[in-house]
Amino acid sequence: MDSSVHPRIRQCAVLEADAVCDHLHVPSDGLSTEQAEKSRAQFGSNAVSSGTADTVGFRLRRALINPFTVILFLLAVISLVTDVVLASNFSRNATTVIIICCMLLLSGTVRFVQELRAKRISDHLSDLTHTEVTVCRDGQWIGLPASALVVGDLVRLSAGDRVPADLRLIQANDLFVSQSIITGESAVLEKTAQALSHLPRDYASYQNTVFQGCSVIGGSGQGIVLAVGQDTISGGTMQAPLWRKNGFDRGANSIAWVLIRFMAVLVPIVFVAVGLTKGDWFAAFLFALSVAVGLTPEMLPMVINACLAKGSAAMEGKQTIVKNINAMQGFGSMDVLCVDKTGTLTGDTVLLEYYLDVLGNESERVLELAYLSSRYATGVENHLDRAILRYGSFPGWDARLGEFQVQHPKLDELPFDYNRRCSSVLVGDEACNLLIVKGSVDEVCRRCSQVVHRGALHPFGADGLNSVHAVVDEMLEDGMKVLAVAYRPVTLQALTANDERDLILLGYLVFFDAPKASAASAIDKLNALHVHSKVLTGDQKSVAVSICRRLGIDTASVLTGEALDQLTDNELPVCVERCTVFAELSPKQKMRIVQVLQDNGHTVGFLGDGMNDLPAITAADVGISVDTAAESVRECADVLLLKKDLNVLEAGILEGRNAFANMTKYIKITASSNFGNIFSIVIASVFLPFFPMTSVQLLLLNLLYDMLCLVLPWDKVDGEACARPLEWSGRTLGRFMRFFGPISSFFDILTFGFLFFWLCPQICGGSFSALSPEAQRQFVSLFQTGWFLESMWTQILILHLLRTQKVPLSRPSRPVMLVTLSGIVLFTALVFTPLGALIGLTALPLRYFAFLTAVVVLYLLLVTVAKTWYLRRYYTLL
Ligand SMILES: Nc1ncnc2c1ncn2[C@@H]1O[C@H](COP(=O)(O)OP(=O)(O)OP(=O)(O)O)[C@@H](O)[C@H]1O
Ligand SMILES: [Mg+2]
Repeated sequence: MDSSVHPRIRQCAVLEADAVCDHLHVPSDGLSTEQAEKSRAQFGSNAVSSGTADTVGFRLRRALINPFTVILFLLAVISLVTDVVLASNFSRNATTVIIICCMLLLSGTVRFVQELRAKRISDHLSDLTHTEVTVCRDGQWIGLPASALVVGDLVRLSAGDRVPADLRLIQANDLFVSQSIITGESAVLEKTAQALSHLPRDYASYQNTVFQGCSVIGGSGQGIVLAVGQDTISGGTMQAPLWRKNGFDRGANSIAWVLIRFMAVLVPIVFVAVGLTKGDWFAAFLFALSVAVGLTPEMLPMVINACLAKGSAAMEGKQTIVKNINAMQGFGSMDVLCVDKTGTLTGDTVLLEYYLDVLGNESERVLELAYLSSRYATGVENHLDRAILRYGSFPGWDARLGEFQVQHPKLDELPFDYNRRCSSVLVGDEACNLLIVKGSVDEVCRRCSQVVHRGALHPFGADGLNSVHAVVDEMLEDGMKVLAVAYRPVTLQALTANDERDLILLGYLVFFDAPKASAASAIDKLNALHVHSKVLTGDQKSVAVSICRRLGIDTASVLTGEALDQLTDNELPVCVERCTVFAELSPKQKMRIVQVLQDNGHTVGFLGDGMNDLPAITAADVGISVDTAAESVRECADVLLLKKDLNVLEAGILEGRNAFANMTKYIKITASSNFGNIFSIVIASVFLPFFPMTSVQLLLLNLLYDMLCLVLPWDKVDGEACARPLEWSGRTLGRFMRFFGPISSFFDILTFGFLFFWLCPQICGGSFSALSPEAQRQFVSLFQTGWFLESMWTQILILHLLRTQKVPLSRPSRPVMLVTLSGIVLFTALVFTPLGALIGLTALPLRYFAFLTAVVVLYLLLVTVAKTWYLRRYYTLL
């Protein structure tokens, strides 16, 4: 038995619906306001929180506690003990401690500011996505925010809603629910109001309970709130499926692993090398720790956040709202885009063009019945019903249809769902009641046994479907969308799906769904960006083909849902890969195609706005929808377009790739130069009688460099770098590090030689071993400063070479230019200030700078040559 389910849910699951109301003392017309208040006091409110992740305290903690700060702190404590507490009065020196504390403060503040900004963005998003619920209070159905729900409330659900709390159903009409958000499983389940005979093992199988956060795909129902807030399965998070997208984490993990592998090899080597040569194992341990820190690009999360945040802000200016910031990455690496048809390839408004009898002559009766069917439909709002209802306001039709509606009150309905592909309503008529069914031509005809023409009934024989197609096919091939309308006089008062049989075919509704002029060029543009579009529609094959052909989309092989189901597991990946147009798909099949594409190694985007697109949107790496879509679709999408237009997407993709390219730049360049540094340290520690740089200097260098890198999100990206989808993984990181890292080590060693054998002996008046301890200290300080500066100069300047594929380089954006150059000047100046002296840096003579210039020039030249070679070999740099 599943213990995450609230006991109240378990108790009620085995009770009949009426017994549930009695058990909870809920009147049949809902709670009164006082009862609601009482329940709130007793069982708590439906607080919609987003978990611990959002409190300021949590973010403060995250900003202050991380490996970088922990090691700094450790160093500070050790320095406090050895330099201050244990030191004699004479040699007491607190500068190291103070400096480390300043560094702690600095990095903590930068992180915290970033974290706060991220929190503001997510708060803003949860504002955008607040939910309203239909609740029965004091005997009245009213709209309330989801947070106002209490245990015992009677709630109404309909297609498109998100479930606002954990509910026990007491009434369900073909209620289909997707639980993918809490179970990760995308199957669409039917829920009923019946009592369970026994308690299921896990919560996903509670047939009569719907859980907070799930979406209603079809049908309608009523339920009683059993658990709110923290008591719900999802723990009151109403989670937008933020954690579901793991493409981003996968990429980030693979990068982290590359770095960890490097560290696992290098850090022990440093430890042993330093320990053996210096004999001081404790110092060696500390130094190895700093090296470990030095190897991680610790500003990584911040640079990534800044890149993503900047990208999403830029997209907002381009009519695209990025709800899940991690999906930005998907935008950068997306190489297949699946789209639906209506609104994407065709215009925003579908028009009802003709209403025809079975032989194709205009028939007003068809429109009248269709009007009732649409008027009484409670499913998710859709293009077709909207087009039919528009007739209700046409002059000449408005009065007539209004009157017709009054004569035929609604008795019951079976809402439209994408598996039946038809919708039914039961209305009152003079003599007996009337069942009206409207839906896909094939599905409706399958349920017909008669046709009516000019008032006369004829049997709908075996060739009936052929005659129907003789009338309909021509219109389908012209790209018109066709629905069939059928009816049956009945004596029923309520409907079940079983009643949709022995119908009398009345006629057709023909909709005009014109291709959008801009769609063809948008698809070409996406192709130019190496994003291949595939059309996934539930509509009929001939309509889809006709529209795609007019838009220049390859229709050579078209796969229907039925054909898809017949493919073997071996054929499926190949066929899905090859086809560009898929028609007559069920929601599940749309999702299946997305998954097959993912298994084929693609990063898949899905653009759709219907409930039938929901499973696919959830499954896709980037789920894209429009702001006019049903609520649960909007909630599940990662990205919302303010305009359903493929052209909007093109801009988004470019922004995504930009953000992505800048992120990769930082990771690769920083990791490779850090790797080079560590490599040099290993060599230096073996040959030198002292540390080539103190731990504090190493950390400071690292911190300063990383702070400069915070400007990278504002860098320009070369056109070519964005021409293709970019891969987010550590696959090529190791290669890049191993290639460019040692080049910098080569120059480091050159510098070591210059400092150790020439410059320092010259200034101090002798080689290191021959000097007095006082002079030795000066020697070390000169040496360390010399390397500090060389390291910093090369590290910063190399950024300019490696940030672009162009040889030798392309112009960076002005902020990047400004920040890096002023960074170099400032940090060089630091050496000459008392502040520099505090961490053991000292002024260097002009001779050194002459050498430095020569080294830097040589280094840049060599890297240019190396870059050319690398590009010839691997084709891409970053
Ligand atoms: N409101 C409705 N009432 C009756 N039948 C409908 C309704 N909506 C859709 N259908 C039927 O279901 C079929 C599939 O629906 P639809 O064309 O909307 O699929 P889709 O995949 O959303 O298409 P698109 O790619 O154009 O968005 C339609 O061809 C039509 O026959
Ligand atoms: Mg649709």
